[in-house]
Amino acid sequence: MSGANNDATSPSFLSDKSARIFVAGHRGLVGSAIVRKLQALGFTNLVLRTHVELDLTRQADVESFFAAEKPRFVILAAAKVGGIHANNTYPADFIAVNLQIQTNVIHAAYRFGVKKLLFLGSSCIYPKFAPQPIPENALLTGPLEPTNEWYAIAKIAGIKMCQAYRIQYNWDAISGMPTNLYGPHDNFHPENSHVLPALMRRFHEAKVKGAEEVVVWGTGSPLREFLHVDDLADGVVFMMESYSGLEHVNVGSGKEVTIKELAELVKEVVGFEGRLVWDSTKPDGTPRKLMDSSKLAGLGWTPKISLKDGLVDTYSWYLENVKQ
Ligand SMILES: NC(=O)C1=CN([C@@H]2O[C@H](COP(=O)(O)OP(=O)(O)OC[C@H]3O[C@@H](n4cnc5c(N)ncnc54)[C@H](OP(=O)(O)O)[C@@H]3O)[C@@H](O)[C@H]2O)C=CC1
Ligand SMILES: C[C@H]1O[C@H](OP(=O)(O)OP(=O)(O)OC[C@H]2O[C@@H](n3cnc4c(=O)[nH]c(N)nc43)[C@H](O)[C@@H]2O)[C@@H](O)[C@@H](O)C1=O
Repeated sequence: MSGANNDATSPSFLSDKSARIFVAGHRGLVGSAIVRKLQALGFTNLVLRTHVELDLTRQADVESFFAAEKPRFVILAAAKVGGIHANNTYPADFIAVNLQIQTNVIHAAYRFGVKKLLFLGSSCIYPKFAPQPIPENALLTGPLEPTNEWYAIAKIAGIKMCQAYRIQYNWDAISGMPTNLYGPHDNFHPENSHVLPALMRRFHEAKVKGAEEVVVWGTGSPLREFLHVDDLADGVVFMMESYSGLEHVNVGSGKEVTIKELAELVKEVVGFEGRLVWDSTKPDGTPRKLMDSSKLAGLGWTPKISLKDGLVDTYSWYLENVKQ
């Protein structure tokens, strides 16, 4: 099995703009932001495949792709992703698809000589009642949040696989743990999306229809940290250039809001003037998951986009690309 060459003298991520970079999941919220960022930096050799062109759950197809394309770098932003309702409703999909995708891509990347791979997990990997803000070493110290434990287990397995390939093969695989993300090309599905895009769509449709009220799920009391996806893309490039450690790295904004505060903010940005009605039959999920991102800050990276500015940016994108 031909492993990756891991000599320290080979060029860094940013030094060769003609390097072949496979961005898996390039049409998604995160993948599309990473492609925008890499193109803005002048990278000219991105290797991209749609889900239809390459189903990453099919190992033989993934290995043939890597054998033929031999990318130098891989950023793994393909996954089965969804909000609290989707996670709670389709546990088999969330554990099986994500385990298949990440196992196939990480192994094939190693086998076919990729120099460095970045795997994306999520803040949901941490225990439901982890200390706040959550440090990286809180991983596996307590029970997970039941509504997304299947997805969390898959993501934890991805982190462990990257660590195992570094230990056994001295291969440069790293893991980033983003907090809740939002921005252009988000999933605005009425039921399966995350809270921010779900509320943006619901408030927009209510405003257009002249509805008097909008239903928001849960009690509104949970706290969530949000990061604009363009900040995440910047952080991913920073990690590809500057981080090659065994431990995963939190990538957050360090700022949290209650779901009620978020709903009020989205309502204001969209310009809906009706009432909020709370549906407490829907799950709240984890009460709080503010991450401690001081490790990444200590390496020299911090986010730039405020939630308010990010919401305005996302709503203009929504109006140009999604609204019915
Ligand atoms: N969104 C968020 O709030 C957060 C996301 N993350 C992580 O970031 C990464 C990207 O998430 P996000 O961009 O939000 O998700 P999206 O759903 O927006 O994008 C996922 C992408 O993966 C592709 N994909 C899914 N299954 C397959 C498959 N079997 N083969 C090939 N491609 C596939 C999708 O293609 P298609 O749509 O055509 O199926 C889509 O382009 C994930 O690892 C996620 O866990 C982490 C924290 C928060
Ligand atoms: C990124 C992260 O995302 C997920 O975890 P989550 O943060 O709980 O996800 P969420 O964005 O769907 O919900 C956050 C909160 O928002 C409230 N809420 C109100 N109204 C709506 C609403 O209309 N839709 C949704 N989805 N939530 C709503 C809802 O009741 C809950 O209290 C997992 O994928 C997890 O695995 C993960 O990684």
